[in-house]
Amino acid sequence: MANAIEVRNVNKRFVLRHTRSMKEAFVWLAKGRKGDLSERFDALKDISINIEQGETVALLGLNGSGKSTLLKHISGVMRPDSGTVGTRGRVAGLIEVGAGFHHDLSGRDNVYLNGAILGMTEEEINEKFDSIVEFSEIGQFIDTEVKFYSSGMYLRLAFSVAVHTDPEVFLVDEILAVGDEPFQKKCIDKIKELAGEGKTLVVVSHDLDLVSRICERGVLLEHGQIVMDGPVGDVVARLRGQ
Ligand SMILES: Nc1ncnc2c1ncn2[C@@H]1O[C@H](COP(=O)(O)OP(=O)(O)OP(=O)(O)O)[C@@H](O)[C@H]1O
Repeated sequence: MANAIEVRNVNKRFVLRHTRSMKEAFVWLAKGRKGDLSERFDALKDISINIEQGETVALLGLNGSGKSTLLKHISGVMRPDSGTVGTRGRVAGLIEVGAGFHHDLSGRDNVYLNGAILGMTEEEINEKFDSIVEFSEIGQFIDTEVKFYSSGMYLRLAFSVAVHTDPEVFLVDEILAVGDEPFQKKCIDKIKELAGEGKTLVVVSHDLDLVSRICERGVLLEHGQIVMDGPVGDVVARLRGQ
C-alpha cells in the first residue's frame, strides 16, 4: 500500500512571549538586551510517521502533548521549522470550527468559499449543494450570515462541506464535541462510512471509547514526541494506565 501521509523529522518550536512589567523591560534594555524576554517551546520534536492509504489512526496523548499541532502540519495549515510533510490525494479536515468561514457571508456563500478552499470546482459545489445543506440540517438558516450561527451550526455546515469534497485523507480534531448527540452520531457514522470506503482517517480525540471504535492504529504523543505506535487498544490501555 502507498503512503497517504509521510511525516519526516518534523520539528516545530513556538515562541512564548511573557508580558513583563515596564521596570523589567527597562532593566533588560539597560543591560544591553541581555537574556531573553521570550521563551522557546518545542511542540514537535523530530516526528516521523508514515500513514498508509486506508489506515484509520488516532493521535492520542495528554493535554499539550502536540496532537493538534501535528494534525495542523498534516493538513498544511502549519509549516514545520524543519522536516517535511507529504500527503497524497485531496485532504479535508475539521481542525477548528469555522476556520475558513467568512463571518459576514451567508451559509450559502460560505459553502462555495469553503468548498473552493478545499479544492472543489464551482460545478462540483452546484451539484452537491442540496446534499450539503440536507446533511447539515441548517435548513432555512442557509441564507443567514454565519456570524449569527451557534458553534454547533458552524460545525454542521463545516463537517458537511468537508465530507462532500470526497477527500482521500480526512482529518478530524476534537471539535465533534460541540455537536448535539444526534448530529454527533451522524458524523461518526459518516466517518465510519469513509473509513469503510478505504479513505485514510486521522482523528484527535480524548474520547478513548470513540477512537477505539473508529480507529485501528493508535499513536501516542508525549511532550512532542511519539512514544508508542500500535493497535489502538494497546495504546488506549497504556494511556489509561492498564
Ligand atoms: N500557536 C501557538 N503558539 C504558541 N504555543 C502553541 C501554539 N499552538 C500550540 N502551542 C503549544 O504547543 C503545545 C502543544 O499544543 P497542542 O494543541 O498540539 O496539544 P494537544 O496535544 O492537541 O493538546 P489538547 O489535548 O489540550 O488539545 C501546547 O503546550 C500549546 O500551548
